[in-house]
Amino acid sequence: MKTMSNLRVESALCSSPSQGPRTKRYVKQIVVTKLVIGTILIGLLIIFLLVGDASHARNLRLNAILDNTVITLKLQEKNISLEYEDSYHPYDTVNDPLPHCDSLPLQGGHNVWSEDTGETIRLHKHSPRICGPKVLVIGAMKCGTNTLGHLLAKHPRVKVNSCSAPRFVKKIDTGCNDDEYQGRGDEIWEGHDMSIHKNQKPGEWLEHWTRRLPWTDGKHNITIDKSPSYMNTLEFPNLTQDVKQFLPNAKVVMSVCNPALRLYSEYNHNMDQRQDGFLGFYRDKGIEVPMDFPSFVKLLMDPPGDVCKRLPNFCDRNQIFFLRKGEYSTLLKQWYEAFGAKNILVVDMNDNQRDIATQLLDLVGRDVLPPNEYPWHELKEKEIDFKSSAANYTGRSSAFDDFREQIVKLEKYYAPFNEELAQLIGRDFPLEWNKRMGEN
Ligand SMILES: Nc1ncnc2c1ncn2[C@@H]1O[C@H](COP(=O)(O)OS(=O)(=O)O)[C@@H](OP(=O)(O)O)[C@H]1O
Repeated sequence: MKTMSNLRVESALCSSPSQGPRTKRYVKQIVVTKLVIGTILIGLLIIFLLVGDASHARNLRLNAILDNTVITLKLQEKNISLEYEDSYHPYDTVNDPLPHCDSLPLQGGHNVWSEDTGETIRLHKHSPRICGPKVLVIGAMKCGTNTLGHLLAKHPRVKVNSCSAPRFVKKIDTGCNDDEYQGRGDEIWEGHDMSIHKNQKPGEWLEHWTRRLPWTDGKHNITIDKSPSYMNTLEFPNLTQDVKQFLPNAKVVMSVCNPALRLYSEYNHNMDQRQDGFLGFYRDKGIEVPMDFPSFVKLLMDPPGDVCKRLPNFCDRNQIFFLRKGEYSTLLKQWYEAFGAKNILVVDMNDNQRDIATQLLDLVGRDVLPPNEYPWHELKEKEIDFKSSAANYTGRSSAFDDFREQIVKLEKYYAPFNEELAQLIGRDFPLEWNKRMGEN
């Protein structure tokens, strides 16, 4: 079924510049300009023939470049011809539309900002496109995705999905958004473009997304995108199909961690960083807000009977938003179906950093990210940085001691999904998260 947003996207992808009154005016303007240039060239030739020796002018060739068009006046023996070639551009986006990446349409403008040169590049007006991200770090939220993204972004050929230039430089539009979606240079920017923004702003998300991407070509450098919401295929059921449509050759990476402790970390993150929105989700429905972790777990796993009867959607959504984010095997199935195992990497953040970085380079390809350019000396042997910046939260390592009943209950809930995950990825480390169950 075609949704409204699909239709918009298709029309953006297929729109042709050869339609509409604006295009007619444009064609007229080009024809007139070409005639003027042609006349000037012929005039120059006549002057040349008059003042020069015609016998030297048997194979004359004069070039002029106007508005991405090469105009050539040729004199071969006695034949004079005027040729127009419409494809002049340093990045030939008409004949060679960024062949090394999954390119995306740039609506509403023709400029992109190059971080490399610090200049605005003007793209061919008929087909402005930009390379989409090659690697998606899709989650899992609170499982070290920032560390994972930075390990990848350390490679000098990797650029993050944010444009650091201001919107205008010397009055020239750089193409960078400078609104709420603007990124911050090298900082990893959580775009959530194909999940949250596509759902909330179906008419704008694509332009906002593409206008924030840096200029890469997929051969000499690549773009990456870290958006932990991409892993939640229960909340965004069409997401993997969308990603497949826009970025069919993407590589997909995620870090996973003990899902019971992940939930504990997310609860503290929400209470610390977005308490109003988080508690508002409950308050708006007349439900007592979960001011501590035990009441949060109770609302997720054992809500008062009348709540689910009265608000069945709420109970489903509450679980999808929080509890079921730890059912990694359920969430990943769609990604495996869409992209296949060879394009997916599930990382254990307890692995040695060098091993993680090696796996990342292998996944993307050593031709694109040469290992000899990676700053290996900057890596720590192991980085488990569970320190949190939250005010009233000392980190997840105390969760089992402080909230044993809830953590045990959660670990039991997640155990079958952990087993399924271990099978799916062919590694044993998810089974470690089930070990404590035997002790209780
Ligand atoms: N290497 C490594 N291995 C495992 N865990 C790590 C690692 N580095 C950071 N962390 C912990 O991950 C938590 C932050 O996760 P994210 O970066 O994914 O956060 S976020 O989803 O972008 O908000 C955050 O957890 P909390 O301490 O519970 O907040 C970090 O301590």
